[in-house]
Amino acid sequence: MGNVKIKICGISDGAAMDGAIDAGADYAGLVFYPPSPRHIGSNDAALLAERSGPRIARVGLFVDADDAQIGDAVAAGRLDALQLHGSEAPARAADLRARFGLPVWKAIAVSSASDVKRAEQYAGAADLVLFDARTPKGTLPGGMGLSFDWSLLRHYRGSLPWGLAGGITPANVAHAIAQTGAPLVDVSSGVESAPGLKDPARIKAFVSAVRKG
Ligand SMILES: O=C(O)c1ccccc1NCC(=O)[C@H](O)[C@H](O)COP(=O)(O)O
Repeated sequence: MGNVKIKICGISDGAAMDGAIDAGADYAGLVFYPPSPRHIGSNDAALLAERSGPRIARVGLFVDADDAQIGDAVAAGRLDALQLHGSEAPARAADLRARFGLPVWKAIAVSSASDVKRAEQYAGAADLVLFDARTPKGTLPGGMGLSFDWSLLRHYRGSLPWGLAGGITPANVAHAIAQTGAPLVDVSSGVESAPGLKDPARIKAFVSAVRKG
């Protein structure tokens, strides 16, 4: 599983950023969504960009954000990609891709086979779809440590590059990849010691579990 890409989402401090880079993760997710315990503002985004430089790609995460909010984050965090984790339609994904000239990842909330099919609507509009667990109404739309039935992706043959998120941990990631064939995995709560607090040892264990397969 050495070629599976890894994103550590919700990095909000220097120790977590260093942990992701040292472990060999491919992407660092920066959350720009105030209700999240992982939310960062422009100052912290700039510090994290300065600290990480070109050693890891920074993916900015937004939930139905407006252009001004996204523009501030892109500039401060020197973002390499945008992850849309709200109810953004394909036209909005395409518009943001054109406006900022960055790859767009669209999260798809999954609880049934029809949700998986919905990803195709983003062909031509997004660059990657990220299948994540559908969370209960009134809670965060991601980062809840909840998983979905991975067998829904067993025969997945979409036209877009894709990734798997939701309730993945160092202990179950090898099984998740074996069951779905995911070319990219994304983790947040599974490498934390408390909500919003990344644990470098758990990040290392997660990356090792993926690389060893
Ligand atoms: O992480 C958050 O706090 C968050 C808040 C709002 C929308 C999305 C959020 N995270 C998205 C991610 O990419 C997470 O890595 C993904 O949902 C998996 O989270 P977890 O189940 O905790 O590993």
